[in-house]
Amino acid sequence: MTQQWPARTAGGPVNATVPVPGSKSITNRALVLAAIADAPSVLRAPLRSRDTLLMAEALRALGARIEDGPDGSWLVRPGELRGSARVDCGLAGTVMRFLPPVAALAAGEVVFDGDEQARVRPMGTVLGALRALGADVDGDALPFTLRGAGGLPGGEVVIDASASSQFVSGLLLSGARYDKGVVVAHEGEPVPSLPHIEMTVAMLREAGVVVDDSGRDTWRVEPGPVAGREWDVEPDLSNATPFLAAAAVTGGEVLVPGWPAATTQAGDAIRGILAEMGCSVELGADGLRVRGGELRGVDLDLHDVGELTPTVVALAVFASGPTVLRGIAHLRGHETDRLAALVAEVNGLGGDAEETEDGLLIRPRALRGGTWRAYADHRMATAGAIVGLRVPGVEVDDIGTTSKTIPDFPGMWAAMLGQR
Ligand SMILES: O=C(O)C1=C[C@@H](OP(=O)(O)O)[C@@H](O)[C@H](O)C1
Ligand SMILES: C=C(OP(=O)(O)O)C(=O)O
Repeated sequence: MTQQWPARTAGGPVNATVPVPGSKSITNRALVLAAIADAPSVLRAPLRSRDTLLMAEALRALGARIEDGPDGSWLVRPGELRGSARVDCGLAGTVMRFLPPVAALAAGEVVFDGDEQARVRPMGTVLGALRALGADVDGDALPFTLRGAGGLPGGEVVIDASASSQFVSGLLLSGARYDKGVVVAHEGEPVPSLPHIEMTVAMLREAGVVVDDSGRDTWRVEPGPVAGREWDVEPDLSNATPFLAAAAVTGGEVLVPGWPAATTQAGDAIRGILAEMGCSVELGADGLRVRGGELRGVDLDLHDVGELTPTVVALAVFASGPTVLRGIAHLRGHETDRLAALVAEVNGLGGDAEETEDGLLIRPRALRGGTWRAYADHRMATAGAIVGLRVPGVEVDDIGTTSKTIPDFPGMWAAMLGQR
C-alpha cells in the first residue's frame, strides 16, 4: 500500500543531531560473508530495513541461522547450504546480485524473484558469469531458477560490469568458496561505484580471504575459508545525506554522530560535495557537522557515488547557478530510471531539469507545490522530502518506500524538525 505524505516545510533553519541507522552495503556484505564462513559471526548495529531483512530471510532459506542478539545485533551461524529455497529479492540490488553466487554453492534448486520493478534491473551479467564458472542457471533477468550442485568449479571470467559494480562484488564475495576461487576481469565502459568494490575487497580481507586487486579492472580471489568474526556496522552515510541536506537548504546545522574517520562507504563523498556547494563541513570526534549557507551550482562527476544523485539534485534546485551532473548513465538501471524520474519530478514542480546522455543539467528556478512521485525508490522519496522543506505544498506519493533502507524515515524526519 502506498503512503501519501505531506512534506513539512522547515519555516526556519533546521538545527538537529540525527543518529543514522547502519549501512545497507556493509550489513548485506557482512550477512553474506557470515553465512558462508567457517564459524559463527556477530553483526553489531546492523541495518534492519527491507533490503537487509530480505537478505537475512534468503540466507536463512539457504541454511544459515540468523538470530537477534540482546543488543540489536545479529548472530549468524553458517549451515550446510541447501536448495529447495525461494529468494525474494524485493527491489534490492545487493540481494539480486550477491545471492545467486551464494546459491551456486547450495545443493538443490533456488528460485529467485522480486518486485515487478526488479524484473527490469540488469542481471544478465551475473547470471552469464555464473554459467561461465560452471553453474546451471537459465535466463538473464528475474525471475530465474538456479540449480545448485553443492559447489562450483570457479576460475576466470570476463564480464562487462559497466551497468553495475554489484556484478563484480557479488562474484568476489562468494569466490573464495569456489574450487578454484575466482578471477573477475572487466571489459567495457568504466565500472561505476568503484568504492563499493573497494568495500567488498576490504571486507573479504577482514574475513581472512586473499584478494589481489592490483591489476586494472581485474580482481582475483584465492580459494579458501571465510572466517567468522565480529562486524561493526558503520552508520549509512548515503542515508545520512537527506538529513545533512536539510541543514544545507535551510541554512541550519545538522550533526550526524558516529561518522567514521576512514571508510570505504561511497556516501562519504557528500562531505566534499556539500563543501563545494558552499556549506561548512566539519568532521570531528563527535561526528559530521554541516552548516548551510548560500548554495552554489556545481559541475560534478558522480560516477563513483551515483547513489548520492537524488540528494544532490534536491540541493541543486536551490542553488544560485546551474548544476551539471556527469558519469551517471547507469542510474537508468537503479530502483527506477533515476535520471528520467528526477527530471519529471523537478519539472513537475515548475523546475528546469534536463537529461543529458550521461547525467543531468539543473537550472534553478522557483518551484511550486505539488505531488512528488517516488517510483518505489527510497532515494526519490527522500529527495522529495528535502525539496518540501523549502517549497510549501509538496506531497511525496509514497514515503513508505524509504523503508527499503531506513526503518522509520518519517519518524526521523519529524524528530529532526521537532528539534528546531
Ligand atoms: O554494492 C553496493 O552495496 C552498492 C553498489 C552500487 O550499485 P551500482 O554499482 O549498481 O551503482 C550502489 O549504487 C548501491 O546503492 C549499493
Ligand atoms: C542503487 C541503490 O540500491 P541497490 O542496492 O538496490 O542497487 C541505492 O540504494 O541507491
